[in-house]
Amino acid sequence: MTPTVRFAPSPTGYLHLGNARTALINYLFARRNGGRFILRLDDTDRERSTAAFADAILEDLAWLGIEPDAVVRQSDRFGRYDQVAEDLRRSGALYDCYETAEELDYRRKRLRARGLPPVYDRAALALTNDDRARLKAEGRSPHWRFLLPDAVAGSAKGTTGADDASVVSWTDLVRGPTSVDLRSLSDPVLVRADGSYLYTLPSVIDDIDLGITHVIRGEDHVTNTAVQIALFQALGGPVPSFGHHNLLVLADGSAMSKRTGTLSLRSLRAEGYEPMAVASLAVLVGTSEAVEAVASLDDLAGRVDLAHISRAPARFDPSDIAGTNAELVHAMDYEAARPRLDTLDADLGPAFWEAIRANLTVVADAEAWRDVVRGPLAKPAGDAQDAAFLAAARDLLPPEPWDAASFRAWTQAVSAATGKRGKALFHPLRVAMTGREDGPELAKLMPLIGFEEMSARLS
Ligand SMILES: Nc1ncnc2c1ncn2[C@@H]1O[C@H](COP(=O)(O)OP(=O)(O)OP(=O)(O)O)[C@@H](O)[C@H]1O
Repeated sequence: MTPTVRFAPSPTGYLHLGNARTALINYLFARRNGGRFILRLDDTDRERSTAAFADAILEDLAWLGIEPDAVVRQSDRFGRYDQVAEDLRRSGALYDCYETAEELDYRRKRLRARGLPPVYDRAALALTNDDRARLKAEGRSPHWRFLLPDAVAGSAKGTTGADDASVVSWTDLVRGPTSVDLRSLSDPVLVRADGSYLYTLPSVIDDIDLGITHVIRGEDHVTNTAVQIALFQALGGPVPSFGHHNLLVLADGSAMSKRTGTLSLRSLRAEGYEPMAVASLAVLVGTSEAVEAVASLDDLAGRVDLAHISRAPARFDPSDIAGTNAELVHAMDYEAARPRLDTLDADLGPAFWEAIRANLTVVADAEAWRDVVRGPLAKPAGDAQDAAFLAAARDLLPPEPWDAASFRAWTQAVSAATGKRGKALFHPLRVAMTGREDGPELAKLMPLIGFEEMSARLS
């Protein structure tokens, strides 16, 4: 069977770096195993999901270099969910409950006060048809819970004693052997009173229908997985393999959320960061691999083994991104940079790129160096002694054409004429030539600036 994975965000905000981790780990897994990557838009929440966020997700993934093999929208599949829910109702696996949120809350509090886990007591299973008629006459509509397997044999919730059917175990691709005792959980609500679906049922139906072989996602879903395995079994679907990787958190341990917009892929892109810098960090932080800038997704695919992902949260320090990005920019060749320089109107040719790239953090920093090369520069307020020195240097400028050796020949002549050497020689020349204290090699800048501008700046 072709390995098939999916990334399933809700289109309720812009993807953040943590979402990118999950998307990339899935995508790279598919790439490594000759498999398929499906983007599933979990847009069952009609109030919060928007078409604009869905489009933005596709765009942000494309920016990272991820092209899904298929895109599926849950909102197109309600008919299918209704049909499966009906089958589950008929088999008794989905049962109707009429408690209000307040009633449930009260029961949970009472259980906690007695030191018991706040698990739903399945009172609704005892309802008669007369009870149902009365509750409906009161204006209540039912929500629907999935009967977790420990009761399949007829035992009531809360019964003590070992019951293997209630312990769900799987070999997690990241965490190794994992088990969850379903008795510690309430029967999950799959369908709300207004008929809308919670995450669980559509997700499992889609995983079966789309032939998902590996569900790889953040460890926020470990408990869901136990419930979902029970549901896969109730629906007679093949149970996929599961892997839960650690979540990416900020340095202070706080989470990322689409709601807050922290570290959205959009904002990182707007700040000019390279997609591969973002992808490298999103994937490598919190693994046993070295965290460094990796040049391509293929290269990155070779470095992520699910078994090498750490169990501890992956702490991300936003200040790391500038350094990682700079590593990529410094190694970028002119042909790769060219389209970007074009957009910035900063394409002054390969010699310009060679001269400046080691001084850039993001490609867009090239704009500032374009202005330095093109001029005119604001005149720094220099003292009279400097002015005399610079005028002497100007008068010694060799005639063009200039090449990489011209600067050396010129500064040797200036040194011989003025007696200045080292910093006393180069620092005032740099400030006059570029208006800055540091930057690219002057020998490379000089031919780019040209005779006319150089003369003006030294005057
Ligand atoms: N901080 C994180 N690090 C790694 N993966 C994450 C992180 N946050 C979410 N994910 C993963 O991203 C996928 C999409 O999840 P989802 O759309 O619920 O995103 P979310 O940011 O958690 O949601 P929201 O903020 O909208 O509640 C899930 O597989 C989830 O495990």
